[in-house]
Amino acid sequence: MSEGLPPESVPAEDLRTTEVDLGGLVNVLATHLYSTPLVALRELVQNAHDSHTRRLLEDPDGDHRPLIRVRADGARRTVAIEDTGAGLTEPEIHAYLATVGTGYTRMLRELTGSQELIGAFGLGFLSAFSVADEVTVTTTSHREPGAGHRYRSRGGEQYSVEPAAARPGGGTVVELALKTEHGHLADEDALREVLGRYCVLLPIPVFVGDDEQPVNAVPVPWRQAVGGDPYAARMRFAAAFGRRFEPLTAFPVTPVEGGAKGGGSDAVGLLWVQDGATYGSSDNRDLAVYLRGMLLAEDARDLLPSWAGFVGGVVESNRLTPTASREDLQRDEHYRALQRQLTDAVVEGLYETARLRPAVWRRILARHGQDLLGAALCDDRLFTLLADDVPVPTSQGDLTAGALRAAGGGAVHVALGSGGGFEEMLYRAMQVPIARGDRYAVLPFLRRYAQLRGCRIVELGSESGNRELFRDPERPLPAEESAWLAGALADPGEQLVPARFDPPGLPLVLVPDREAELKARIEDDQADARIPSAALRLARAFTARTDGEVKARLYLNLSCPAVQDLLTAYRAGHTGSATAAGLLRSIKVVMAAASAGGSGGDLTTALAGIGTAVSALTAAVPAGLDAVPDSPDGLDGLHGLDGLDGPGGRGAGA
Ligand SMILES: Nc1ncnc2c1ncn2[C@@H]1O[C@H](COP(=O)(O)OP(=O)(O)OP(=O)(O)O)[C@@H](O)[C@H]1O
Repeated sequence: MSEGLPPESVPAEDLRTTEVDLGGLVNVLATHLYSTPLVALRELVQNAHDSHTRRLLEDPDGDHRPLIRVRADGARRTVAIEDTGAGLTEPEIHAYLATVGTGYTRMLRELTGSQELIGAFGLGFLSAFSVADEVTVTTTSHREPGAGHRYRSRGGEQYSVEPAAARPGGGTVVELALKTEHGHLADEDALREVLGRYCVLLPIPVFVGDDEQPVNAVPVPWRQAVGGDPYAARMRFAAAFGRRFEPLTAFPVTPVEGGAKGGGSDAVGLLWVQDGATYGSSDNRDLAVYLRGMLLAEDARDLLPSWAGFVGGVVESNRLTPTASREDLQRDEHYRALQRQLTDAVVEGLYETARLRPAVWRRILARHGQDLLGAALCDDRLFTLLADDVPVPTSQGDLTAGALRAAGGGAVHVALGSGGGFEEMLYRAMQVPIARGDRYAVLPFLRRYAQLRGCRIVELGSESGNRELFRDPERPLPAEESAWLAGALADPGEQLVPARFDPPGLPLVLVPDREAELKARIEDDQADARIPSAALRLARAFTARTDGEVKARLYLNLSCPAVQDLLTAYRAGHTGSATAAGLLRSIKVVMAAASAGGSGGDLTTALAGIGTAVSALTAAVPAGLDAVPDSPDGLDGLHGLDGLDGPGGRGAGA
């Protein structure tokens, strides 16, 4: 059935003609083709614009002054679109305005090759019926200046044409008697806002009401040579257009030579970085696309790279193909070429900002750091630009990867969990900043950074990260000493692990076993209520393999002078060793409490002070003296001392 030919096998007398229910069709087109009633305004302004172009083409030497004026009458609930364009003769009204699917505009474009004309489908006028109960078109053709005609229709299916007073100078007024539900459109302030966006690139001035300033008065920076600083002109345009966010900077989109397949694109325009903090992957991309000066797609965000959640802009291109509703674009090769062009424009714009406007660049980094971390992972050029500049959230506030590395002694430290573990506390004690690996893009960014810059990355919470932290002792402790230490320091469920770690001032650290924690949570009776049963069965099958006996590992720092003194005292049979061990056990408990509530105070100083106390205590008691009390004054109040004298005291004699 292609090209309207009947199938050859069917005899001509059996062929029937398809009936068209015009009323139904008009209703569908008018009600369902467009996503918002505002589209009707756009279509009618566009027709007015085309009519001016037509007049200029047909009468290039005339003294015609192009102008479009849109008026609203709230009391009468009407909106009228006036133009001083070509107008229509009566036969043209029947042939073009009142014939669905046929317009004069397309024919004129094909005839003249004019790129100025916008209309193509012969459908746009129908949209008037989506907002209006009745549409009246009063028109005078510039070719028949004395004859006026009035077209009237309710619903678009049937219409009448009657003589009317000729419009002086020629042109057309389309008046919409709005449906009740669209009555709010009869408001000139609302019209200024909508038309300011729709018509910003139209070359013909568009006025609202009796305004003397057209809504499209802001100079378009890529069109005309605007006087003064071009950057200031770009910023003015961006500020006028980007209603939701102030622009931080603006950069141009310039055409790329060549055909679409080779990456060529005719698009020109402006992109800007929006103010307004974006968090994580929040997407505030905002791109308006214009075709021959008319807004075609208001939210064409997919043309911008997905990582550019902070970018807004306006582009115009004559190569893009609109859909029939002219609210969206065909995803063709020109569309894809424009996507590539815009990605390059954002990257180049950011480079230019970093180079030429360092203060603005700092604001962008501070405002959009999170998004930029992700962006750097998506585009190698951006990684190069941002690797050393972009702020990474850490336990000591935002730091660049370079600063993180320098403070970490050449390694970048990143916590895998949401933070607060003992591993993390250990690094805090060493004043090493830890990047927040639970935040958007932080971990992959740092992995990439470490790989490309050839530096170490320590991932806290992973097995390798913990191994990095807790090194094996130079010599294993004798089993008997280990047993004494375990008895003196570890609580039930804690496994003592002799190790070496930094800082040397820290005698011991308790690291909860994450799997045991999970097991406890899953085996809790309450879990049935929280977790779907299938998932729970799976999870329990998994945690059944974890014995759950070891709830935490207690790493004892054999590099710590206090621990070394303790062991020396124990080996020498020093009775104070039990007291000293009790002090260490107390420290463990205090640290556990501090860690649960977040770290407070100067931990390093506190730890050093306790270490000194232990050393002093053990040194003050001469070796071999059994008569020293197990709980000397000042230590009674320490948590965890009860019952600790046994192993130490007995061990001392062994
Ligand atoms: N204000 C006007 N002045 C003069 N002619 C007009 C005006 N409005 C509409 N017309 C005529 O009516 C025809 C049909 O208009 P309509 O808006 O339905 O389609 P179009 O503009 O040709 O194409 P599209 O559907 O792409 O907008 C136009 O081609 C034009 O010839």
